[in-house]
Amino acid sequence: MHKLTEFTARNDLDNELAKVVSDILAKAIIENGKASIAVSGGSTPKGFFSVLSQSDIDWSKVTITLADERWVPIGSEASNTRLVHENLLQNKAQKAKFFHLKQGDELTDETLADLNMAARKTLLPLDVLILGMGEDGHTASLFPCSDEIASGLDKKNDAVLMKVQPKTAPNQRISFTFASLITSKNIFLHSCGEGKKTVLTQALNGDDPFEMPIRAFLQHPNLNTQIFWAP
Ligand SMILES: O=C(O)[C@H](O)[C@@H](O)[C@H](O)[C@H](O)COP(=O)(O)O
Repeated sequence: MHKLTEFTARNDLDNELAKVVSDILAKAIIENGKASIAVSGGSTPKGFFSVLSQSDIDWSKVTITLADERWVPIGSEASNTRLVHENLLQNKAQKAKFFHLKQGDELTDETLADLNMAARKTLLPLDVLILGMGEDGHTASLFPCSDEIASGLDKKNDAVLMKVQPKTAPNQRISFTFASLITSKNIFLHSCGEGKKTVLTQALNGDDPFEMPIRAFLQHPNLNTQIFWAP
């Protein structure tokens, strides 16, 4: 299931998404004493991150992480961790905790096992998940081309995080699995541009998640993925 909201301008989308998300986080803090959010990288979310970072909530009770990360040095242009530090962990949101997916130089099986245990214990279920979408319909690092897509989309996969080596994108990745992401209490797809609208229409008009993994979220009967799109 999904709900599509179209905005006429990106800054209107950024403002509304930041308001909706900060209200959810504030409510979670009141109810549970803490809140967790996973965001996505890429070029789309910078404006949203900037607005969200100025929200007047108790960020000291919020843990931020990423839906996926490229296994590159944090100083790299390709690092989503760098993107979040430079755009979201700013202003009032500087006080938030950040759960690093990129830890150490090599993504060994031992590192992955440690990250799985820590993520399961401290992050799930996420209060907010912000997904992006690539031109190929990938989301997080659930890529249709990758050898790992079957386990990545497997609803019975009890792993929280997994290694991914996409064939159509650079860098080894670490990504939350579909099975872990669908436990999130609020799921948003944030996408912008006419090109992505075409991709979104294609995703909504088909049903094979292996062709376009974002479909697994949009068409899941028990999820209400909220799509925010602007030109
Ligand atoms: O690490 C990543 O690349 C993201 O997690 C990925 O899923 C991203 O959200 C989409 O590829 C959209 O990226 P753009 O916003 O750059 O179009």
